[in-house]
Amino acid sequence: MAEFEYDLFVIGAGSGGVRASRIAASHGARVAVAEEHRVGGTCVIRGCVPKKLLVYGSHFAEDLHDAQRFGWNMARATFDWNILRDNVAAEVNRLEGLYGQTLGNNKVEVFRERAVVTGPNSVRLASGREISAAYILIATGAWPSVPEIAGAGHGITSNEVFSLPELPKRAVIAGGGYIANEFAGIFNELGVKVSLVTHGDRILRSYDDEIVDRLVDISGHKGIDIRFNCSFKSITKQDDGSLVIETNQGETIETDLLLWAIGRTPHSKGLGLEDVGVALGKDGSVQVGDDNRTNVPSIYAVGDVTNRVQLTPIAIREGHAFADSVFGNNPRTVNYDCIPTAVFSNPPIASVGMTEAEARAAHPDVKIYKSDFRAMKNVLADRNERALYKMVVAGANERVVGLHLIGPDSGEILQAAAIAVKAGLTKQDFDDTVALHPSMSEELVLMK
Ligand SMILES: Cc1cc2nc3c(=O)[nH]c(=O)nc-3n(C[C@H](O)[C@H](O)[C@H](O)COP(=O)(O)OP(=O)(O)OC[C@H]3O[C@@H](n4cnc5c(N)ncnc54)[C@H](O)[C@@H]3O)c2cc1C
Ligand SMILES: NC(=O)c1ccc[n+]([C@@H]2O[C@H](COP(=O)([O-])OP(=O)(O)OC[C@H]3O[C@@H](n4cnc5c(N)ncnc54)[C@H](O)[C@@H]3O)[C@@H](O)[C@H]2O)c1
Repeated sequence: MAEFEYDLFVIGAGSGGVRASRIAASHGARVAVAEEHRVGGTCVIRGCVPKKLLVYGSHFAEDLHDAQRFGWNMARATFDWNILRDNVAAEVNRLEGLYGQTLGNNKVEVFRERAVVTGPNSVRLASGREISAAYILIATGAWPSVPEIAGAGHGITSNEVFSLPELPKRAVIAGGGYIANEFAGIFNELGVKVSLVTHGDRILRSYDDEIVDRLVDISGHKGIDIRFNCSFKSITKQDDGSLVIETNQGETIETDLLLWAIGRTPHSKGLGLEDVGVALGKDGSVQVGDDNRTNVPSIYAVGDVTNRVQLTPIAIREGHAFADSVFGNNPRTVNYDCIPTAVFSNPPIASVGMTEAEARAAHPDVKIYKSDFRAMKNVLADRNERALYKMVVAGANERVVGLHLIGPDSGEILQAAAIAVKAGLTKQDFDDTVALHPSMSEELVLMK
């Protein structure tokens, strides 16, 4: 590989690119990575991490309220968005520094500029420098979609939402997926009047219907206005800066902020991939095999840009598998079965395996076990909000093929239970495990 300046050139220092760079370098490869925005990528800079911190920050609204039932008598609590926003931004800066350090410690050269592909073994940096590499890894992630309707540019996306100069009084969130539900919860807790507007008749389509129904119900009680089968015709900005949205239902919605959360498109445009013959899907996704290789043998791709599963742990695993396969003499692929996921809505949803509908379509004998309960903390707080745990089992031995939770801390609870589902354990195995009392997770071994 000495004929090339690097053994590997990675485009994009996000979840997938950083992991691939670090592991390839640890296998002895000479690695460089280009990043046009900030090292760490979407998850660290404007995704999972700042989002989760805002979820924590906003939830204090309910916690402080409920605390009174536990004997805490506080002076009127006040909230300052600038403090939360700036502290979150400082934490993101700290993490960005750590990611840069990790790359440096592993002798990965970082070019803080845009790169495009110019050949099967060459890339060009924004500064004009041409670099050759034996292998190129595309790890450029995805980009928030914005529809092509009049005035769409008056809305913002998740790219901008973490640095709002001030909190709006009213917000309309377009979409019914992860980002829409997470920000509906965050904004609502922070006192913003939220409308979640979705063009379909359901939200969170990949999740179990009953669990989603519970979220819709609780969100409604918390004051989030969810509008189904509603799409936008136009958006106009008024003199006072507020927006008027005209919908297909013939009504108008006035708001101070519009957040587009309608999906993320693979970030492959203008990368030069078509020119070197890399096959792209209709959605712009880089087409790869199980080995993450494109149809051009020296070019690979991992993470959101391939639009397989847009989650950080998956991008990381794909990047790791790529580096081990190509540079570590250890060819391996990622197993996509039983990926645990969570929506950090309020309350959160967490899920692994098949929904009830998926299981019924795949297996002749499916049985459902449930626990519909009020968390002990919510009972004393006089908060009328019920959790729902649902176990989907299949076959004579009642193998657990799906587990679906909505309730406080459900993401924390599901991760451990996902090991059991992935391992193929049965309802009896759950029943044989002694409950840890008192806890919410004990419901997992007490389901009827
Ligand atoms: C608001 C939000 C919340 C999320 N929350 C979660 C969550 O809770 N859990 C979860 O698992 N996932 C979450 N995700 C998804 C997660 O962030 C992504 O799946 C993950 O970051 C994908 O990693 P990646 O390496 O494919 O791409 P990214 O992390 O997006 O990295 C791609 C990098 O490439 C850079 N780049 C692009 N083009 C070029 C170029 N030509 N030259 C140089 N650099 C370039 C970009 O600037 C970016 O830094 C969230 C996403 C968003 C938007
Ligand atoms: N907690 C997490 O793990 C997490 C959090 C945020 C994002 N993510 C990842 O990022 C991806 C992108 O998130 P997202 O929320 O933007 O997308 P999403 O795919 O989760 O949801 C998009 C939603 O927008 C709706 N929609 C599509 N076009 C529309 C339109 N023109 N008008 C109104 N609604 C429309 C869809 O029906 C869907 O409900 C997710 O799919 C997920 O993989 C994960």
